[in-house]
Amino acid sequence: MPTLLENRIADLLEPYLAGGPELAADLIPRMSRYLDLLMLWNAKTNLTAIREPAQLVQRQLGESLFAARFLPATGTLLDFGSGGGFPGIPLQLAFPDLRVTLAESQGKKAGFLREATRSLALNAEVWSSRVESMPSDRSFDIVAMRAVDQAAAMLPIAQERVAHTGQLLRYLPASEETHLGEWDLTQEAQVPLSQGRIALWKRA
Ligand SMILES: C[S@@+](CC[C@H](N)C(=O)[O-])C[C@H]1O[C@@H](n2cnc3c(N)ncnc32)[C@H](O)[C@@H]1O
Repeated sequence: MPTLLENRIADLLEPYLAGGPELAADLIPRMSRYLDLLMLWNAKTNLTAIREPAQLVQRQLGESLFAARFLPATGTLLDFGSGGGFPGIPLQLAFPDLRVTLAESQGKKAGFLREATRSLALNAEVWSSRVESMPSDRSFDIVAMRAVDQAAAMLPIAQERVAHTGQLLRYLPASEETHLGEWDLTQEAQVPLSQGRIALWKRA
């Protein structure tokens, strides 16, 4: 038995998808398999503190997918500090032609990401080390950061990885400033059912 029926997953995701672009036709069945995998691994490895399946769908999968409305469906995306794959895996499932790099420095979480990449046949690679140790010439069309500790210290490292014409995507608490020196804010939106926001910037 799957953790949740596909109809229930679709209902839970609806607020995050409403008004957004057309996404992969097989998104919901593949999300269902991803949810099953998360539940299995979360029982033995601390991938996310959220353990209740409906909340996991809303808070992690839905919030990740909400960003799809502001992103290109192709190109490259770096998920900086991916943890259990948020937002990189839902966005890859939504956009099959988006090539995603899941960067995660904790070995057990990186092990989960490798297993998810293999068993969901994702168009993705796992960088199982710190982003700082990537070859210096690697850059991405989108660099996404969600719930990464020491955000102030990590931000310049993320900015360095944004391609010249690329964009930085961040999930922000309600109180956080969006001013980023020498970068222009291109999008900002309240995340449904949350106090948080997402914001995108490009170089000025
Ligand atoms: C709190 S978790 C959040 C995970 C996920 N993005 C989410 O929204 O649930 C932050 C993750 O970022 C990873 N991390 C922090 N700094 C990193 C770095 N410089 N390079 C790679 N991973 C990093 C940590 O190991 C941790 O698993």
